[in-house]
Amino acid sequence: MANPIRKLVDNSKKQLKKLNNIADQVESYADEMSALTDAQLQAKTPFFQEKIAAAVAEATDKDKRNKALSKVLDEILPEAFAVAREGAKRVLGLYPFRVQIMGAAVLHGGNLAEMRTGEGKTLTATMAVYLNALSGRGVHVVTVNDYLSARDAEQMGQLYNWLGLTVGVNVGDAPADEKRAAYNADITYSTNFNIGFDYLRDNMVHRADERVMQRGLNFALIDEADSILIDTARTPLIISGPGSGVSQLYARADRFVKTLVRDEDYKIDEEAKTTMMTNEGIHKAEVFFNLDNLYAAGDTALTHHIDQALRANFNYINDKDYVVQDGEVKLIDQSTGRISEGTRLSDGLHQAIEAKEGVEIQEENKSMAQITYQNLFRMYKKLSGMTGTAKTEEEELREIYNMEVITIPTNRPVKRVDYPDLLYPSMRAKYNAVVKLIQELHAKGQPILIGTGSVESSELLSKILMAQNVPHNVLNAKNNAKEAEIIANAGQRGAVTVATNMAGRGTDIKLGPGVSELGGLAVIATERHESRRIDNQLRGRAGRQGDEGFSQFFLSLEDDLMIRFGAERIRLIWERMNLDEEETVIKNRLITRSVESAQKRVEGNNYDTRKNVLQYDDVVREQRELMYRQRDIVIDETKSLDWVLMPMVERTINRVVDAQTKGKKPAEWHLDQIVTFAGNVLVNENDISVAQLKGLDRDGIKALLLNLAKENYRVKQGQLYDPAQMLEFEKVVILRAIDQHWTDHIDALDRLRQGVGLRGYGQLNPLIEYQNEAFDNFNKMIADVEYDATRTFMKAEIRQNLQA
Ligand SMILES: Nc1ncnc2c1ncn2[C@@H]1O[C@H](COP(=O)(O)OP(=O)(O)OP(=O)(O)O)[C@@H](O)[C@H]1O
Repeated sequence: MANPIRKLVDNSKKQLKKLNNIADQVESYADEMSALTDAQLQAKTPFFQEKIAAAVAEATDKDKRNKALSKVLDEILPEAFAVAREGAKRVLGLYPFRVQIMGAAVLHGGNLAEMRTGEGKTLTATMAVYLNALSGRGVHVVTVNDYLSARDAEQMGQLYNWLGLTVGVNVGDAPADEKRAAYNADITYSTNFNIGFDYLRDNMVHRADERVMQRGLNFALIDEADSILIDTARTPLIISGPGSGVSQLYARADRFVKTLVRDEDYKIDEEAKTTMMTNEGIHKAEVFFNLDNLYAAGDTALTHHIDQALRANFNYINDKDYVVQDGEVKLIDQSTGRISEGTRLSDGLHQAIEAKEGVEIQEENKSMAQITYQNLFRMYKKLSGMTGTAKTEEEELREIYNMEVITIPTNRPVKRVDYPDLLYPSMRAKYNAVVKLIQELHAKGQPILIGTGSVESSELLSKILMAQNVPHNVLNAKNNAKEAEIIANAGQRGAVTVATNMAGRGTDIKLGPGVSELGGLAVIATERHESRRIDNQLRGRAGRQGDEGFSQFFLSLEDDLMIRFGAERIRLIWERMNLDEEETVIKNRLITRSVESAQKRVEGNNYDTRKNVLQYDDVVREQRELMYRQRDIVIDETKSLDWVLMPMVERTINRVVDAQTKGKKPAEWHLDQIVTFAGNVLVNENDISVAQLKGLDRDGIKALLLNLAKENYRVKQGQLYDPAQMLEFEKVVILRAIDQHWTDHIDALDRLRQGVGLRGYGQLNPLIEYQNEAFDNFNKMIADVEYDATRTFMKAEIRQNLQA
């Protein structure tokens, strides 16, 4: 029998061999390139571009063009990589290492390069970006925040510009023309969030030239790919519009739950992040709201508000899950430690937190467009990524994105020492130990980066350090204005930096003079995160490029993760060892291992959530693609839309006639209803009567109505004698009908998704329920769109001034 592990090892050996081979070819050009003058090196860009154009020009259709393109890119890879490499040496003063060439080859191949933290992924990307940008079809370099987009575009942009390529940065809320220019560049830097929103917004415009992405989604290279493709993929991107007012119930429910007593009236489930009332609590609710029976009242709105108020008050913690800033409740992204601007918890939970914090309660918005990151990135022709931490999520990346994770060896041996975790019985003992170590290291002058789990604990630690007279900087979501400066100083002699996991990713901490001799950067963490990848990113701030450094995690039995998972087992070990004094510490691989198995369980849960989100979005995806394609057809039409509009009219007529002529005998038919419909939707009321329909069969009625509609169309055509005006009018009518009903549909689906879980009781599979209902609703929506488009067009009064 084949040994699966053996096979994996063989596979990765084979891959590395192939990559080494490519690196040999690239390196073989090194001398030739370094002998070229600047002008000669720069001339390589148009040379490659012509070669690509020639290869693609021979192909006769789109499929063949795509194939020809990827073939020619593979052919010129060694030379083009060598050009970018020599360019980097001259422009940036950095000469890509062999392992970086290998990483770039992985990216070009549409896979995920796992390169240890600090190995220089930014420089690695340049070779793959240069090669793929030569085709002029666009390369999107995707980063986790605007700061990194701007920084990388600025720094690496020097190289690309020098090589004759254009670079654009697509920042947050730039005006449309700036965004369009950024997307039209050969290389575009952007966050995933901005690309997602631009994509959705582009599908809400009314004119082709309003779109900001004028080209399709060609090649995306994703930095910190695990963060983007995995962590952010748990929540879909939603564009929402104004909703329908704020319910008074938020404030009342909040006042009520604040009267409750823990464990008596309610019980908190930390793991599921929910809180349930006990019978005691339910009784109190009935008294408070003056009801006989809270649940029998059929008042699901009230119970829903109470549920959300419970979660808001007891599961969501200020300065941990969110911060209150400028009178608003802002969520903190738990994997990046940054504020997620613009995102709100759904289903009234955000409003419940606003009530809890006493800030203005904002309206519940209506969802108008949505997509998951999974489905967004799967639309790219080629997708690639790089990160220091992906191997743990290899299966998911393969299954969902069709990417292999390929681990690239480090350039130099890693010198960083990762010590086993230290576990303390209480939070207090833990912090004492942390501070003691900080003081020791600080006395020597060794720079220290301290990672904390929340804004709250970063502030707590800062207070303790202040009391001990240890000078330090704090970097968290509330205090991020000086981010670049704090990071630039963090590796200097004597620096102490307290940070949330904001500093855990993408930050490059350079060691100051004399710091290597002191042992490099010390990374100390005061707790472990849910995900091992986040912990490893934090460790990776030390020991970059073969630097000295170490990492040490401090845990206590009172930590969140410990309470939620696994603390019981560890407590048993603890008791068996008979260690209950305050200052005891366990330093044991066993502890590290059981913490890691708790993390694995959480990661598994999170994977299930993401799969679930994706399964639901897949239902919407087909509908979304269909609607967007329809919209594109309408928007891009340049002559007349009668070929779209008239079939809509015909289907509308058929639907109504079929519905009103269900009976076998014509005597049972509702001819009067058909006449009312025709008078309201198709023609003037006087142009149709029951008498005209009598004696006709079903098809006869349909034909008669269709003829009337066609006649009406011709009349309108006569009134709007300029075909361009007619086209414009048709566009407006169709797009308005689509957008109105499509956004209603999206909003309804969103609510359905949130509500369908509740139906799990009746032994129905919620996903199948959702699929069925989504399908039925979609068909109804199409009928509504066509009905509305028909009515608006046919009943429109065209006045003289329209012709002016
Ligand atoms: N070929 C090279 N020669 C010299 N220095 C290099 C080279 N490549 C990268 N570096 C330096 O290594 C440091 C780390 O690079 P970078 O920040 O891109 O790492 P990274 O892999 O993105 O790390 P992380 O995973 O933590 O984000 C930078 O200071 C960069 O200038």
